[in-house]
Amino acid sequence: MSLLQVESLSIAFGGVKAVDNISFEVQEGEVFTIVGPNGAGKSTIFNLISRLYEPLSGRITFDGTDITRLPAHDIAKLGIARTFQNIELFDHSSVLQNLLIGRHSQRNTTWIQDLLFSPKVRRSEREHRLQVEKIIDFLELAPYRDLLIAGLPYGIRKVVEIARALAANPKLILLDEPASGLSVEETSEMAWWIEDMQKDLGLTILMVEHDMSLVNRVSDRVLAVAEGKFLAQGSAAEVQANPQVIEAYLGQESI
Ligand SMILES: Nc1ncnc2c1ncn2[C@@H]1O[C@H](COP(=O)(O)OP(=O)(O)OP(=O)(O)O)[C@@H](O)[C@H]1O
Repeated sequence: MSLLQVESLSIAFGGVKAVDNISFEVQEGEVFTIVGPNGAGKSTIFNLISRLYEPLSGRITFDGTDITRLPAHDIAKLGIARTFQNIELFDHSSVLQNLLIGRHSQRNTTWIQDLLFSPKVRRSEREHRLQVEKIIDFLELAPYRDLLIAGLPYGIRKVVEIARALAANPKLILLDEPASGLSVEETSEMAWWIEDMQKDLGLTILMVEHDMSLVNRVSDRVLAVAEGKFLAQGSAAEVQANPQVIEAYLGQESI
């Protein structure tokens, strides 16, 4: 069953079509990866799905709901969470605090209940803590839970960003270049986390990635785009063998 449907999506910046009539579907439980040369429109597709950008035309449907015009905060409530290419965490807060902030979309108490610290608030605080501790265990972040983000190695911060996204209890997680800036060993560990999220948590994963070792290892299906347009779709091997994909990458780093 398809969890996310993107139909004929387009957006332009100053006359340049960054995303031009792109359609694809992400099936429940799969790892679906978007690849393409620099400036192909990959992050823009993510920004359209997470409603940071307004599409020129097209439709996005998530879990049966048309989300094309929904505000960004409703997207999180519906079950879509994301990470960013340039990690977006609160540097001067601890790992634990960042994850608790990440649970914000799950809050169901009113400000007056919060102010009075009512039994409902106490119960929900306990529940938030419990869920966050589970995520810390799942991603093996216990040694870092009380440390400030600013002092953590880059590779750990990338994992914390995933943990923050998981704290929102998503059905679909969007990973924007999870391997960027990571060493070969850290990239291999990232592949483990992605596989665990898919298999142990049953999550559906939509990923943008340049590192083909990671793409080949974890992707069920791959979509290639260039200059905002559809190039090819299929298994990682099929897409990499596609002549149009090879041509689009000529002059850039090899695919
Ligand atoms: N907010 C914006 N304003 C103007 N142009 C933008 C904006 N966001 C993206 N673009 C342009 O849209 C095009 C697609 O950019 P995008 O960042 O989506 O590409 P990408 O495939 O993610 O590239 P990379 O792999 O380098 O991250 C580029 O030409 C970019 O300059």
